Amino acid sequence: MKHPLRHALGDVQHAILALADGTLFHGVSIGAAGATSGEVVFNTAMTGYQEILSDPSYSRQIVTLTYPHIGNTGINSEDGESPRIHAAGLVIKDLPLLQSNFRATQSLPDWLREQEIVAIAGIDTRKLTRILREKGAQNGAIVTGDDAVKAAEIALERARAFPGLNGMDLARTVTTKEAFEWCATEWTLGRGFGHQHTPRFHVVAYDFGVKANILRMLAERGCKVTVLPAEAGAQAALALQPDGIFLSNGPGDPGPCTYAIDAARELMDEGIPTFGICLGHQIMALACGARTVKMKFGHHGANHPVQDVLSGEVMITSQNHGFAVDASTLPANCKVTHVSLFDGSLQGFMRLDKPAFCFQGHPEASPGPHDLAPLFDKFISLMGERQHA
Ligand SMILES: NC(=O)CC[C@H](N)C(=O)O
Repeated sequence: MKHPLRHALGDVQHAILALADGTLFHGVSIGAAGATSGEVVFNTAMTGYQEILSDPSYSRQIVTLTYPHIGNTGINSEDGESPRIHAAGLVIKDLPLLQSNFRATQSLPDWLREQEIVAIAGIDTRKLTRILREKGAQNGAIVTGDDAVKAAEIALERARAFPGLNGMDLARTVTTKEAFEWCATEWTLGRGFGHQHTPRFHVVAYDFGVKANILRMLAERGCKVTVLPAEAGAQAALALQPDGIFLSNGPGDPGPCTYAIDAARELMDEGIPTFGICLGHQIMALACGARTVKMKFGHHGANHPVQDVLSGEVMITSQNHGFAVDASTLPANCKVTHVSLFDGSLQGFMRLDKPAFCFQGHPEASPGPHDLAPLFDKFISLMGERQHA
């Protein structure tokens, strides 16, 4: 029997998603033909599939979106968080027949095929999510092909052969090869992106897989940003005499990123204002002497409540991480600033002896709420104080 979506989409291929535990899901291919493997994670954001797929932090992860209709607004030329898709694969419930958005230039399936990303639709993503939530994130594979028995065999084999993200250093695989300068500011309706012509601060950002909206939010607030390759080391930053250091988000396990951990330690010791987001937060914690752990299924979504423990305020945040800092290992010169109200895990801390702080979630949103945008203003204030000192 043909899968119901096959009638809607015309002549499309069968696809199978296999989890390492042996679970199989049959659906249809909506991307490139072929096979892909990675860690399967679920994201609960209701919007922002273009930003999610192009976020370099999803490298080697197959993303399933719990929101059931994905593709409705197509793909446009402005919402990419990087120039290409970084997720290893996409799993969705329903692909709409039509896309509708005034900015759309391409359909989701056309983008997936153009970028050679394997993707599957028409599966029970609710069931998949429950498995991942109960058993924890697990390795998986998507394989396309009309011989379902053969595809299932290959998918299972691939799922079980994926080594897992523990211990995987991926920041160096997605980082820029060359340093570059960034001045584009945030997007507004009618204008598009702006340009920072009169920067007050020079920020050096380490690119571990940086999302474009972070750079835009820094530029918007008066920064010229020099983006350095992940392995550039502290001296390369010091030579630029920056007002501030930014440690970016990025994929994989922070543990093996020793090049970044050493640089972060040295730059914080210099007393340069430092701000870390997500992988950058984890790297900052490791540089301070704390430890990180792999979470059961992580946080991936745009509706996670986080409490600012200093003010008591609760904010709704964007999240995307599978590792976390073990708060009990933070040394005495670090103070917890934010905790997750979902599971109590650490969401942010600051140095008491240096102008350095970091956040586990995504204050840049893209996608998600902007409740945490003031963290960028805090970074600007730290740089301003140092300039006036
Ligand atoms: N978005 C990120 O920077 C993710 C950080 C890290 N790769 C994790 O999964 O925890």
